[in-house]
Amino acid sequence: MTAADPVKLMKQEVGKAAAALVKSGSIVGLGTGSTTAYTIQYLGERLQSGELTDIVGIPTSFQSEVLAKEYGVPLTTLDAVDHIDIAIDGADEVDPHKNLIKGGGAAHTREKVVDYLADQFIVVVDSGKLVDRLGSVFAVPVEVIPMAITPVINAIKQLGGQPELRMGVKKAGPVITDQGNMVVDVRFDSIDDPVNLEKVLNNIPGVLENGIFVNCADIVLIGEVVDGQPVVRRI
Ligand SMILES: O=C(CO)[C@H](O)[C@H](O)COP(=O)(O)O
Repeated sequence: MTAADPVKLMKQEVGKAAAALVKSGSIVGLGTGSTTAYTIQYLGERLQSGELTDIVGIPTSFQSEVLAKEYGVPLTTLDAVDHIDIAIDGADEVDPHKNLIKGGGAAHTREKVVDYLADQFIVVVDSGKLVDRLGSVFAVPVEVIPMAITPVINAIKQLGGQPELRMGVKKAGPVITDQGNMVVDVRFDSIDDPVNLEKVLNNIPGVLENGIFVNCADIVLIGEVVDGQPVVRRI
């Protein structure tokens, strides 16, 4: 018998814990990634059991839209609502100030729109995503319109970043986002001021959005394995 994958267990538990926080009647931002996939699944199960009623989801990607349809979570759009009660989304890095790097799934542009609009934004991660300083492990994803890819890459190099065009897996050529753009992953030796770097990157003509999320997460739920058992800690 093979042992259960601990990272999968942590993602499952934390995804489920976040889904349990959603109240009936809520408008819910549905994040993207393997952790929020469990959130969407458990929201669907709570709806099916009748424990949860009358929620609508706002997807942050084609992936979350497909999952919501699969698990029976009704969907709406930002044109049809005047607020979002709660958004639940994953992250690639979380620092001690609850600042984030997102965009591992190339969905950070729509995620930023939805997560920042929500009255309450809950981040769901496994403990491997915690860092002392943003950029320690993960590069900063930057979504760029295709005609501007060369000048944007040059501008990023001028800032001291090391840009790399994200390439597809099982697809020749670059990753194309849900908006039809490309993603440049940028490594920085050290991100001392994420608030400023977010603004500087977004100020380069041709950049649509970058994956630094500052001052927006209300709660971070962290999945951990303690004595072989998955547990959820909250900061
Ligand atoms: O930002 C994201 C997608 O753009 C994801 O939320 C992030 O990459 C975390 O994904 P996972 O839950 O699969 O680890």
